[in-house]
Amino acid sequence: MDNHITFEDIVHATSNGILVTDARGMLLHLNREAEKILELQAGQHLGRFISDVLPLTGPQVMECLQTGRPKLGHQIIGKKVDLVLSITLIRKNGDLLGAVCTFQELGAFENMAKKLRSYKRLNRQLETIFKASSDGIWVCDGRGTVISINEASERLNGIRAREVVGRNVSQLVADGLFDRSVTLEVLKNRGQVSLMQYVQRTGRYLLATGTPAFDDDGRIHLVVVNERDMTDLNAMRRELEQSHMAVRKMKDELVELSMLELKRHGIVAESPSMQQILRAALKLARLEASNILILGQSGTGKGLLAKFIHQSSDRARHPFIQINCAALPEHLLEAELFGYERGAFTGAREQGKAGLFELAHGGTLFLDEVGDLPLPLQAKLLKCLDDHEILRLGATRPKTIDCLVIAATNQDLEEQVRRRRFRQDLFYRLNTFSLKIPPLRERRDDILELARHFLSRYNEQYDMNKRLSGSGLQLLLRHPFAGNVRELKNILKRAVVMAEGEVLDDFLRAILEPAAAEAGQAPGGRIRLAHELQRTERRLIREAMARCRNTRELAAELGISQPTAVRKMQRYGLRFR
Ligand SMILES: Nc1ncnc2c1ncn2[C@@H]1O[C@H](COP(=O)(O)OP(=O)(O)OP(=O)(O)O)[C@@H](O)[C@H]1O
Repeated sequence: MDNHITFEDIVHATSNGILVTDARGMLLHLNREAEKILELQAGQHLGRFISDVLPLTGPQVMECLQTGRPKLGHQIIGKKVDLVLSITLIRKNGDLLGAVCTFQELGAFENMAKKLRSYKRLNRQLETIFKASSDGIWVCDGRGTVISINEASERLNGIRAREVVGRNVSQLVADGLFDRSVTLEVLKNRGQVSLMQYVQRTGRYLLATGTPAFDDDGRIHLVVVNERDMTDLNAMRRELEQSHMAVRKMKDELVELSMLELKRHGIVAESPSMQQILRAALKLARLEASNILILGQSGTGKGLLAKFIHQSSDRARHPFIQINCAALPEHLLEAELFGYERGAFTGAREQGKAGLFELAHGGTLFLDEVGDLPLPLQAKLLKCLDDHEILRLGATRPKTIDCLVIAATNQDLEEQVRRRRFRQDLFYRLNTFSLKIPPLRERRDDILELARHFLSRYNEQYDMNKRLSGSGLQLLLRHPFAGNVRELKNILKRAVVMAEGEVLDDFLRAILEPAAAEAGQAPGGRIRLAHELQRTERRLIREAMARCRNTRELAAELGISQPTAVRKMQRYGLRFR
């Protein structure tokens, strides 16, 4: 069998109809597609005059033969079929030998034309996007050779397309155009890569993202790189940082201003240590910390500081709620703090009760003597600090809370943690922001100013004109002030109210020297009985404290109320270790 492809095979296999005539217009050939489109049998029509066989196409062919001019893309609307045809002439040695007519059904032709039109449109759109993009776009082939770049890339990189098209990106890196190439990374990793490029010529930082396109065999055939100019963004970030710094500076200046306003809050802070603490407190107030711990001996001003933080914060318009955790038995304290639903326990109010956390909504809850909080309540407190939610007693659905929690204690909480009386996790939670107020005897600068402050306050309050001379002030400066500011305040109040004469020195000597005697100095002769009674009371309380763990037990031991026990301890500057 002959398997050679002949010219005739090719003519029959083509998808266009083909017919051939001689110079007179006699049909010589029809290929299979022509038979199909025209619904003719070649065998019956070869040798016939073309216009007899094809009344519409024939005259067109004849016209070409007569004029000697071809016809391209001519349309014929027939009875059975619409055609688009092209007629060309066969010449040999200068003689016209015949005509070839190739044709297609108009429908198929139009489809192709339509496709072509939509390709053209798509192409135009892509070209517009490519040109109009303010991001730079590079297209490289699978070996990293640049195929095209857009105008934005020319601008961002300070180059012309003709300088780079046809070159490999590794050469461009070697030339120092940019410090590294994302295209090479894409080819290495076979996936999308983003990196920052520094462009030498323009001094710009570009965020380049390269994306590979794969062919059917899984080979990268294109890499498209998008370049975004980050130089301006970086400048904007710098500006933002600068304005942040300005805001910080302004805040610091505000802190200084507020320091000047301390007097308005009735706070005395002459000593550097106290000023430092108040500055830190102001910062915490402005920072909107969610909880703060204040440490310091009894009477050092923890409550005052807590209120100052509240008043200096954005929460100032909302409530400041205070509770002494040592003053209530556990179940009452729990109900106070968290509230309860109706019928939560016997004796519960009919309508239930909101807890202090709820009442402090938007404001501040000050937990004084937090070191005395019973362990089960410590666990509950920790949970509500963590979750910002509380569960009323007897309730099933938690309530969201929003308040600054300031806790204070005069106890050594770390020691309490070691003795397992205070939860370590709660300690760490509270201790994130802590302020430690030193005892008054360690900040002597404050003693004189506080004395002036209280003196003028009580003079005004009791309409008096009492004063201290140098020796009175010396007495105060030497006094140990175990009860800290509270003790100083009480002493001056008593002095203003009780002392005879305008100068308070003698009165002060009378009440301060017994304390000095306890500290090893000789007592004076007056008010001896009162002094002895106080000494005995202090000793008894100290002895009882040695047998107790907290103020509740102490109150029971001494047969007095817990608040009285707390007050007396404060008066004598005593505290549990
Ligand atoms: N720096 C200060 N300036 C003016 N008054 C002060 C100062 N520090 C404390 N006080 C006054 O001293 C008294 C005791 O202060 P405060 O009650 O705040 O102390 P505390 O440390 O909370 O005591 P406790 O631990 O016993 O509760 C208050 O009347 C308070 O106004």
